Amino acid sequence: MSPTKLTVLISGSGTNLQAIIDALPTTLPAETNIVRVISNRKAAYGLHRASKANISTKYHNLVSYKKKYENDEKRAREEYDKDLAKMILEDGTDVVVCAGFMHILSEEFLGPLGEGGVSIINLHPALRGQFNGANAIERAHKAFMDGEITQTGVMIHYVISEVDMGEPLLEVPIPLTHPDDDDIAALEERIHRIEHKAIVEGTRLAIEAHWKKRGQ
Ligand SMILES: Nc1nc2c(c(=O)[nH]1)N[C@@H](CN(C=O)c1ccc(C(=O)N[C@@H](CCC(=O)O)C(=O)O)cc1)CN2
Ligand SMILES: NCC(=O)N[C@@H]1O[C@H](COP(=O)([O-])[O-])[C@@H](O)[C@H]1O
Repeated sequence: MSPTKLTVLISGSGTNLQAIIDALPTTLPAETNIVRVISNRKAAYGLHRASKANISTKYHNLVSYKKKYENDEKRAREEYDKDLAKMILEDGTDVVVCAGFMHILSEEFLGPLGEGGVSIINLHPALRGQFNGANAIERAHKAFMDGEITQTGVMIHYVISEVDMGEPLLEVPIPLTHPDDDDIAALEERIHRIEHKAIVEGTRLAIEAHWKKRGQ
């Protein structure tokens, strides 16, 4: 297997990024490296985590694109995504990991990376087809408390245009019970612990599949 270059996209605290960083020497294939961490939010603590691990970082700011294309939000997002894709391709990235990246990626991003043979995966804190989009944990908790569901989960999936509907690499069901899971803060902590394991295993599976597709 060739050395693997990862780019990790974040928006927040970066605990899932940290799980990947911590897994580099042990669980992920040898010669796997994170070449860059990119955040769409300047204050993302994950940028600090990356710097502490001597990983290159970039704050990719959508606001400046919205100012440049002030009356054209669609154009702003397209140009933002084009430049994000260009940056990743220039890094020679093999696998992109969306680890709490709160930005819907357009075809301006997905197209060039697909042509470049770059794999893109995402961590979603729900099961496939369940609570797609943002705030999935809160929505799952409400559905549980309303008696609509008895389980949620964590999924690592390939990223396609339709948000959170790409082919799963890994799904971890999480049964929900009363009163243990009534408290949302405790449930979030429980889900985050599962995420931290799932993101490492999902990244490992994506790396293996990436090189298998290339005959390695
Ligand atoms: N085209 C795709 N883009 C993204 C996917 C995907 O599967 N296909 N996964 C997401 C991650 N994600 C859920 O797992 C997600 C992130 C953000 C949003 C969203 O509504 N974003 C808003 C902005 C919200 C904010 O800034 O707080 C937006 O982009 O307008 C939905 C789902 C990564 N992208
Ligand atoms: N739709 C994507 C989404 O909601 N992702 C969520 O963002 C958080 C990132 O945490 P982190 O910044 O500590 O890794 C994670 O809890 C993950 O479930």
